[in-house]
Amino acid sequence: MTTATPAVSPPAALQAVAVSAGYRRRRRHPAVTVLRDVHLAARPGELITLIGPNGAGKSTLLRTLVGAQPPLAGHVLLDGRDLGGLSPRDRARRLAVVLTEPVDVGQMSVASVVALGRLPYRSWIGRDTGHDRAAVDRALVDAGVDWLRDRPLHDLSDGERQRVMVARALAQEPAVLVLDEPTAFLDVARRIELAAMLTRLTATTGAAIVLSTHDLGFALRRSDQVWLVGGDGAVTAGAPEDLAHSDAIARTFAGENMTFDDAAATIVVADETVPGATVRVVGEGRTRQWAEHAVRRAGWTPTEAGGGRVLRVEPGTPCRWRVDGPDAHGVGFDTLVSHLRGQAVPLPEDARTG
Ligand SMILES: Nc1ncnc2c1ncn2[C@@H]1O[C@H](COP(=O)(O)OP(=O)(O)OP(=O)(O)O)[C@@H](O)[C@H]1O
Repeated sequence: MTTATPAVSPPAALQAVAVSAGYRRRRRHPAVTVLRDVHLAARPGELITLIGPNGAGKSTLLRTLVGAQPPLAGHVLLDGRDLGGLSPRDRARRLAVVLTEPVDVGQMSVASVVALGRLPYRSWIGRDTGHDRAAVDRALVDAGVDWLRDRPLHDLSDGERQRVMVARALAQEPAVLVLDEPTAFLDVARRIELAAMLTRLTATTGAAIVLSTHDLGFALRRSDQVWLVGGDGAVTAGAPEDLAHSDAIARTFAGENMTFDDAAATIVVADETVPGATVRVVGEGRTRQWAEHAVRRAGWTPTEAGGGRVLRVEPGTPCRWRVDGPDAHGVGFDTLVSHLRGQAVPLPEDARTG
């Protein structure tokens, strides 16, 4: 038997040590402790996603990790130093934050907004140096917005603006980049692009990137670590596969009538199935996959077992299908679903194909 040798981990760039997070007592309001005894470590080059149901405490944790609110107990360490003891300037040289709220920068150009990321390095009368200009140029390229550099920020789409705010954060040359729900408001393609960009950045900049998201698929496919905020005050950290395999994610998210679909790496609504309505699907590749999808939508269960009904599907758009005994056939998954639901007699093929 071979045993894996544990890799030596680099020191954490950002660390939570026995942190309790929440809201301090205000007049006549009791203190609210949202998270207790949280231990986390973000290492250089890691992409970490923070996931959890609404109200579980993701924003509370993010705000505590970036020093926007002090921990109720414990310590947040940035490069091993207590965050609370760092000056705002020292903090901004190591830690950059991208929030979802739109920023009002008037008519400023993209390049000028990104150059704001250099402020922690300048004296108040200081001019920008060659290094400042190089850092801004690199950030524009790394975030994929160099081509937008002369455009006013307020002219851009949400997705473009989001990338510019990432570029501004990168211009800070941070060891840790924290993003609050960067995929909110982005369409599927822009979300995938942003995910790819952030993954690339962990390699090119060596920064630890921590982001909160409601996009479970993104978290499970892209993260080196997931920080799962469970809603019970605990935060569980682990590789996405470990958290999925141990059912921690299913326990946290799956509600009534929902299950965690391992293959799709997401929560799905469990189909209401008709007891005993099973069918063996015979076909190839995508045609078979979508036929099984249609079968489930109709309330039937695809099965590998022989001896029962058999659904044969042939590739083509729309696809031809045939169900053995009692014999029925048709073209297109709509007629298949109608047939299986027993709500309509499938149309003869000739009538549909003309
Ligand atoms: N300023 C506050 N004072 C007291 N309690 C608060 C305050 N802000 C948030 N909370 C409470 O803390 C808990 C966690 O809220 P938080 O916003 O961190 O959750 P979240 O996981 O980010 O939620 P969502 O996914 O909906 O954004 C909630 O019960 C919320 O009501």
